[in-house]
Amino acid sequence: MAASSTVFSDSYSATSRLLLPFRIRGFHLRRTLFLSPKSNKRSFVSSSAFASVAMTTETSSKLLDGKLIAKKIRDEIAGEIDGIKESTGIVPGLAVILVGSRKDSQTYVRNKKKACEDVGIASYEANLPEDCSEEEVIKHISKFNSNPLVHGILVQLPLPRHMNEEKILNAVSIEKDVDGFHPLNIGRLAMQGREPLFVPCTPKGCMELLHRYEIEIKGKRAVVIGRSNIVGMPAALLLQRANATVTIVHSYTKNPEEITKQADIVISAAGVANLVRGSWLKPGAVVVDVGINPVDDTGSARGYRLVGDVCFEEACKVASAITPVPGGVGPMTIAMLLSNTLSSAKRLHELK
Ligand SMILES: Nc1nc(=O)c2c([nH]1)NC[C@@H]1CN(c3ccc(C(=O)N[C@@H](CCC(=O)O)C(=O)O)cc3)C=[N+]21
Repeated sequence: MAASSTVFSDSYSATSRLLLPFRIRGFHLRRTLFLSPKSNKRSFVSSSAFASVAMTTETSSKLLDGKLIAKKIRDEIAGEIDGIKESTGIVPGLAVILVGSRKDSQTYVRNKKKACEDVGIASYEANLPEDCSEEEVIKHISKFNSNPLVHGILVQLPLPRHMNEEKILNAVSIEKDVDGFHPLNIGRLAMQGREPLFVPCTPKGCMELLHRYEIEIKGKRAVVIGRSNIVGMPAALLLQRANATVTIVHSYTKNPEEITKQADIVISAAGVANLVRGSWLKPGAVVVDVGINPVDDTGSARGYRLVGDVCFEEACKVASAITPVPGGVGPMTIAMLLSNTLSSAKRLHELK
């Protein structure tokens, strides 16, 4: 994720720069084996999004198709919302607060609005200028806190530098904290026997993806790369809650490769393109790549393309299952936001 990109930048920037020019292998025509979720049926899929990978690399990994699973989840949510509207007239609502004019944030917010629309969630928006005060942001949060049509409030991160993130996230009612970033929700996530009202969307999406592909977590060794508040730390807590033995690797870790190589499950949220090489992985490991790193690409319309933290073409020869970027964790994040908003509406209206 973009917001976690500082985690490794100190010690790995040099390495990642060296790795950036993606090595293109020969044009062996080999097809990627795609397994459908919850089935062992192997099918050859010539998905255009993965065509280049499928044509140039020999893959033994199962692809954890976040885009596909997210679509299923969104359909489930849309169905449930239809039912609720019909029987109660209640329309779940999500408010998004965007401060400043970062291009990437604007794109994310636009995508969230569209995703809400598609499933029948009403969206509310506050767009504030870069130089507005913390008080101004908090005023908008308070209005959404007391608006009964709003069941979820999301403050798009990162906030402008002059703002105290904790102070602002603290202002969101924990009952509407669909991002799960309120200190109380995070605190509860960290405590045995306590339940947060909301779990942060990206790590929740990672877990849901593992769950839908029936990947066992209990008793497994898991390594989380990165320790950001929005991904790495909550991902480690969720894995631990699912009874994995968890190690967090970060920018001060002495031998990240050796430690990562012991993991049955790797969740990488470092924000460094191609940090995790094939040699970092134990054969058969399950790899969830949270990184969304832009790399220059003159051949693409936007001038860049997105790559993960994991060197996909190497990893897919070693891992038993892996998420692609794009089309992996990203779409799951949005699906979890919709899911959190729906469950918030249900809780606030005491629906089953
Ligand atoms: N309060 C807050 N909550 C967030 O959840 C939050 C945030 N702030 N700030 C920024 C990050 C980033 N994030 C993404 C969500 C979806 C995709 C996504 O769907 N990505 C597509 C690719 C999209 C493209 O091609 O541009 C994919 O991976 O397939 C990416 C990134 C949520 N974030």
